[in-house]
Amino acid sequence: MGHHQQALITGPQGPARDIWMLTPSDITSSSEMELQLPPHEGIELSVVDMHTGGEPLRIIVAGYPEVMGDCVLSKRRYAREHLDHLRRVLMHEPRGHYDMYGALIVDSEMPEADLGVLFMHNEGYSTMCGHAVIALGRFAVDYKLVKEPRSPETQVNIHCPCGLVKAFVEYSAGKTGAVRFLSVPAFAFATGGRSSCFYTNCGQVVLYPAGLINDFTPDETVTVEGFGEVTVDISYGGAFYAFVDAQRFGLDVRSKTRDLVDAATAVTKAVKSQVKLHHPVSDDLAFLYGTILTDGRDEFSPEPTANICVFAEAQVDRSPTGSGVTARVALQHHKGLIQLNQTRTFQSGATGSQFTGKAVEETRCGDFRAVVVEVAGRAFYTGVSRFVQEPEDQLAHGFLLK
Ligand SMILES: O=C(O)[C@H]1NCC[C@@H]1O
Repeated sequence: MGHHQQALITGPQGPARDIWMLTPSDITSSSEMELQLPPHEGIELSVVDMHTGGEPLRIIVAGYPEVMGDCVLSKRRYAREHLDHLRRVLMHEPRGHYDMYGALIVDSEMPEADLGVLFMHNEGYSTMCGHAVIALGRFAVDYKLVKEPRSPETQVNIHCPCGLVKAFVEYSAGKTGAVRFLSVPAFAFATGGRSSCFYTNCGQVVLYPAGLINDFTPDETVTVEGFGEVTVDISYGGAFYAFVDAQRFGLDVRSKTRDLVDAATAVTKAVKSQVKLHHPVSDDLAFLYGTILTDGRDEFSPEPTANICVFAEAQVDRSPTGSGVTARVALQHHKGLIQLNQTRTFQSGATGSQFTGKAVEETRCGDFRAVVVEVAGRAFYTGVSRFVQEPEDQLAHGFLLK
């Protein structure tokens, strides 16, 4: 990202005024200024903070070392193995918090990509993040990562670890607005009570989608600690999610967050240990990212349907979850509950924020029947920060309170 740094730090409004000595009138004045810290040692990391539907996105714009690797997926591996201390500095306390989310812009090996990105959260690095793509679309236009913005929409090709995601950013009179994106091929992996096949291998159930190998109809159930046998749907929208109706746990998507987290985390643990996932493109994509509890309203309706996503290390998404909406639309389409180009509104159980989603094209992903899903939402700026780690600070490396 070296060549981007100069342009990024000045921001869309142009350079800020540097000040060193504060006066009381500075505090009550509305003039633009850039505060400086007293002389200090240690690394500095600069970020732009945004949120999409309440879910934070901390975009790293300066201070990171080069991320090595010949493709975005191998850069993700490199960051996990060599740069994880920086993720903890920016995501964990005292600079972040348990539910912080981040994006690191990297170069992409794809000629058509405007930028590559690595996603980070409380536990590691995800492969797809829809709320981040919505924020990054705006950011890329505002900070001139794309050369010629166009009205009414500017296309931004974002190379995520799961593949190329095309974002379309509303742009008019120099201002960016709502963003929609086209997902990577998304597919239902296992659907409760529907055609699939499985075999047992070393204690793990291996599930395949309808028609891929044959048409057994097993009970796609997992044994969830504290809840017994639970039927789950599993679907991929750039990352794999398990889906269960919150009612199965005597909850609804607006129940106490702690109860939802406990139920979803128990499902994630069960699926991870009992179901082996498979992705045709790369083994790096074949892991369960989280569990989404829904209101069960999967049949098409113009009314919103709500869900809440618990991902990574029991982290709670404040937004309706872009990659989760993608996976859920793929599941609904696979079950014949939604047709191509029928738009549904998805609402976050946590904040009430909304995305829309629709399947726009049928396609394949390896031997999986898949769809491309369009998801739309809005992101907003919340601030900029320059973080430091003073060498004497015992807690400089970050910590988490659960
Ligand atoms: O919108 C999304 O897809 C993401 N939000 C946090 C968890 C997911 O990565």
